[in-house]
Amino acid sequence: MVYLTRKEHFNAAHRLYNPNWDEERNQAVFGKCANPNWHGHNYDLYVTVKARPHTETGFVFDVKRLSTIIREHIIEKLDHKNLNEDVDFMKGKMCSTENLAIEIWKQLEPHIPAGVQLHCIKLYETPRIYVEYFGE
Ligand SMILES: Nc1nc2c(c(=O)[nH]1)N=C([C@H](O)[C@H](O)COP(=O)(O)OP(=O)(O)OP(=O)(O)O)CN2
Repeated sequence: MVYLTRKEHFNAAHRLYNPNWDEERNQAVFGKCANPNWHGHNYDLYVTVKARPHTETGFVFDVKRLSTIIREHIIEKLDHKNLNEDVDFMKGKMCSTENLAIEIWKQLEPHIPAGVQLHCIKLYETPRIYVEYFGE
């Protein structure tokens, strides 16, 4: 089995704020991330698929096709958007990096062609913060 990764990038704004909590609790848990003014991140998204390389192409999957699929179904929906307000699949969810990675998996998985399997969504929120989700 070989694991193939495509890196993509998007910029988005968000706020970490639980509407069921009061201001004091939101500030205590989320600190500056609960600030009423949105703040933005330059997200780096790594999508890993796995398969045995095809005997005739040597490819696990055409990585240019993988890029097109990610851009069409994920980047178009997230880039330069407000995650709390503009993105259908984040509605009603806390816009943490963890939840965003899970939702990206759910959006992408149905579009991964037969013969390859989605293995991991790795999402960097900042150069120092990232999550990995394996669909479990
Ligand atoms: N478990 C999580 N914790 C935090 C998340 C998250 O998604 N999951 N997100 C945040 C905030 O979005 C916050 O804006 C992170 O940015 P920042 O504080 O700038 O992050 P850095 O640690 O990379 O920056 P430093 O300058 O090194 O502090 C918070 N927690």
